[in-house]
Amino acid sequence: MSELLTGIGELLTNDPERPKIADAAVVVEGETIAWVGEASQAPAADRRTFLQGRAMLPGWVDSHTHLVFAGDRSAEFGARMAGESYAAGGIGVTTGATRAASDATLTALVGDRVHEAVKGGTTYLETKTGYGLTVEEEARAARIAAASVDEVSFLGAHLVPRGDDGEPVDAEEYVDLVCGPMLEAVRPYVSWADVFCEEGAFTPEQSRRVLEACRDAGLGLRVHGNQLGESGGVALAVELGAASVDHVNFVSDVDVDALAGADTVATVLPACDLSTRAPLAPARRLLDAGATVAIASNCNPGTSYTSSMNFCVGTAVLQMGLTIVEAVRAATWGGARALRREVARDGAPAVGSITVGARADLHVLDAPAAIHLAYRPGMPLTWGVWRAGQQVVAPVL
Ligand SMILES: N=CN[C@@H](CCC(=O)O)C(=O)O
Ligand SMILES: [Zn+2]
Repeated sequence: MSELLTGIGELLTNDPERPKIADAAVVVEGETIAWVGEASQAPAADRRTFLQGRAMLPGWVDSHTHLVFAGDRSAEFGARMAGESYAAGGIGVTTGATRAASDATLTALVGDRVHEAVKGGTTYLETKTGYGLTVEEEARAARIAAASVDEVSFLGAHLVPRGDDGEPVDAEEYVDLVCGPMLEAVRPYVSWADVFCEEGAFTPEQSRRVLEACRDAGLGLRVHGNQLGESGGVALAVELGAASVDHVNFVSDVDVDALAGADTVATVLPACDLSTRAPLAPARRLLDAGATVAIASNCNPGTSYTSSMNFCVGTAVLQMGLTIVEAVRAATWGGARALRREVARDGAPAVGSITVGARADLHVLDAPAAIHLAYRPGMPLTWGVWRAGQQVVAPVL
């Protein structure tokens, strides 16, 4: 069964040969894209959908979220808006609430969050463990995540947890646990390892231990780095060949040069920067230096309680100095690159671009051009979403 989507006012493809096409059409055959070009040249198909001049982009690839959690931290957010600063310790509050939730509750919460993301145009999604922090709880989070999202990262090294006496347990002993029994317990469910390399969380040496053990177990690497200061996370990520280093708010010229010369993607998290009143990550500087930049939502209860990639992309244009084409590319192809999914892998088609052979993940806006994401911030512009060739969001008429 093939479907011709035509009447596309503006098509953003991420194809370097043809990044933008006016008056375009796309043919979907099964779960992949079979043809892309000008509407006047389009071949016939079994079905024809006329999009009345609306813009089409690849579905968002959200490469950084923390969806497996229970509880509420709005009071902490309110205190921050009144002048408090963000600290890693808040993770412990969510850990308590998450441990207390049943499997059914957590599964339903994750399902609702995935549904919300898809309604906002997200078609490929990563999420992390990291609010369990015991062998059993991390394994449970990984199992629940694996049933609901495309890629799961093991973030046992999110925070050194507190013991029964209310004090943080010994950090080195906790790292031993993460590298040993915890890694073994989550291994069936995860393909990535992540670590929070930051003051108040894990030192570069502890982070290195975790990342090396996970790499030896066959996991790809990602790092939360340079969020609260120059933590050494960027240098470590580049040295170990991590696929992505995320946050990157506080980077030196040396960090920027290292990212420019590396395969490690710099993932910026604009909604998190606003919610923590942090200096915005220097996405413009990173792009100008030649680094690959991704944009992700970092949806989590502490620093960024939104999965709206429309909002993140609009903010990247309004506040970070990216053009709309750069921002859309970072939130689609960039996210895919951060997950090493911008090319076909293990027989599965590439994601993050509208090119022949890629997975048919399509996001249609109720607007004639993608720039409306920044021009009309906060408006519900997602009109239709196709995931692997199936329409999963349709307009309410
Ligand atoms: N920075 C570390 N982890 C999350 C926040 C987690 C939390 O505060 O609950 C982040 O990516 O921002
Ligand atoms: Zn995060």
